[in-house]
Amino acid sequence: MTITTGAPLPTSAPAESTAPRTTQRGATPRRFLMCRPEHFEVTYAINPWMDPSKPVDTALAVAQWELLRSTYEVLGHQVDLIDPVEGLPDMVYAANGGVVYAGKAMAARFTYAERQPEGAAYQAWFERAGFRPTIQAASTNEGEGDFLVVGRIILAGTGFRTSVDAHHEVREFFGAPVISLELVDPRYYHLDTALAALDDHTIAYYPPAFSPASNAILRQLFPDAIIATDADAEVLGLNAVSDGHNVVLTDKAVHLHERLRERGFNPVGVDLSELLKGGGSVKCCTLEVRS
Ligand SMILES: CN(C)C(=N)NCCC[C@H](N)C(=O)O
Repeated sequence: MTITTGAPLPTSAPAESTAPRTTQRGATPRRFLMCRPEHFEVTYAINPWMDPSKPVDTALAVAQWELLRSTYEVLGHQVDLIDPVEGLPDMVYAANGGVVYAGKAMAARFTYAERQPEGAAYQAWFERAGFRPTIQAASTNEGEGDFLVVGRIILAGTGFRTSVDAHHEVREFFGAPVISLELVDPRYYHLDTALAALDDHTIAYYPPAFSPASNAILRQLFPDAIIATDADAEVLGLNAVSDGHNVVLTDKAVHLHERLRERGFNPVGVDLSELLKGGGSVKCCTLEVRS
């Protein structure tokens, strides 16, 4: 199923795909935090996707984002909103705001000065929402951009943004096993640009984005993983949000849609072309709040 701006919104959860299935999978309701891109623009470049000389259509970004938000609601998920702050155009990428797991919250500490004030804004939201304890990370930590929960473990990216010290801090704070993975391609600067958590046991990933040692870990932990193609990765197809059955991702990642269907998932395509200009897609706009 593909949902595009201007298309009528579905009034019920998207229909099951008719493609062959290996397993019937179960969706579980989720709670997400999102930030409307009212102040979205590209005025600086802190990743290779950003080009301040290219125009951005903020109204279109808002319309595409609204469709993503309603897609989640139609799928039965709760969406909470954090107020956007003028002058913080990347705040729309809510996944970077922190990690919320087992009722505790760790707000981000951003690498670049342009995004650093976002940490306090997300911390204040976590506190108001009642997560206890809520702290701000002591080490450079870009939230769910680099920390992805897969079942009982947390996969953690490093190499461009989040530090290895932050991996230790997350392990201690949440008391969960953390597996460090090294990213090596600047286009895939956050873990969630190169790897998607699909359910408690299944991931999809793009091997060239990882160091040889990290590839060996991924092969060992997830021998049945879906492997993304260059074309899937280049449209940020792995920047996806799954509820265990429905996988919301860019409509441009056609090969990945096929692989997901074959494995019993229901790919739900959306168009976030304006937000891609900042270097993010579906997952970047979505922080999962785990109580
Ligand atoms: C999964 N997430 C959140 C991301 N991959 N984040 C997109 C961040 C984009 C921003 N311009 C930056 O470069 O920080």
